[in-house]
Amino acid sequence: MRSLEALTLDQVVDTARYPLSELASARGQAVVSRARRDLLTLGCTVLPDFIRLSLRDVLRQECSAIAPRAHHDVETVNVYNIAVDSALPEDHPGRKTFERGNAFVARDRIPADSLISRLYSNMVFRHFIARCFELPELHELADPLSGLVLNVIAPGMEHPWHFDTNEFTVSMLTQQAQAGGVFEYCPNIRTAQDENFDDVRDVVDDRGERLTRRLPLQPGDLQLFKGRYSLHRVSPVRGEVARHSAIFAYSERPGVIGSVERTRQLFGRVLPEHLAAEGRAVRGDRLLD
Ligand SMILES: O=C(O)CCC(=O)C(=O)O
Ligand SMILES: [Fe+2]
Repeated sequence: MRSLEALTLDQVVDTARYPLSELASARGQAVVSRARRDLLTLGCTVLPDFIRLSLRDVLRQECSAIAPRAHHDVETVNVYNIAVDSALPEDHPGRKTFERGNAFVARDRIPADSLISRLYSNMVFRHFIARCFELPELHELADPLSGLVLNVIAPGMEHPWHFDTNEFTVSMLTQQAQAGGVFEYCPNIRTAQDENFDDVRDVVDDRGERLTRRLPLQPGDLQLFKGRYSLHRVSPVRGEVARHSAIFAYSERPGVIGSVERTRQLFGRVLPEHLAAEGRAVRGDRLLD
């Protein structure tokens, strides 16, 4: 007998190709080992057509219906997400600034019965993600806004080059741009020991072609990414249609809530949970970039 949760997952995910509840099977093992190998070598793996093809349009429509709920606030940033006015040496790549023009729909504005919400909260899915990242366990964020977000990049906007503060990100394109809006990344351009400023400078100054890979993503593809060492961006969106992607944020320990300052920046508001957590010791890292 399959559990109700597994059945729901079966309806959403192509479980013939990705048998999430049978990871010990030959197919399950192959899926996990391919993801691990990609993550080890490139810091990135894509699981094509993860969502059943018959639901691709539902996925797109559900997310495009809530996109108008995004908080828009263009922010001036650099690749390290440190203060742009910090006193950096003349040739430091952190001196190059970009306009971060993407906007986020917060979790409390995403219907609980939408495909992306059901996937985010599904235990079997979460366990599968943990296995791919070789982590013992993952938790949903306790943060009522940033656990699950829809990242909306309107025509003319971009999500510029950056490193993530988080070790790993799980995301899913739900709507493609007509042109541009491509996920680009430079695998392992830095390590914990070496910032490799020379190559990072080449990339931000548009001389990094040799270091850059592009992902030809389709709506419903699942992307696992380790963005701490791989510089990445979504290139400027062209044409008439916004690019949408769902970002599933998980943490290794329970109870993670974003800081008041960062939450206000990302969503334009905070909730009582953020204010309460600010005073306590358990508090998350920065959650989205
Ligand atoms: O929307 C995407 O595909 C990329 C998002 C990203 O890089 C981030 O949120 O840190
Ligand atoms: Fe990122």
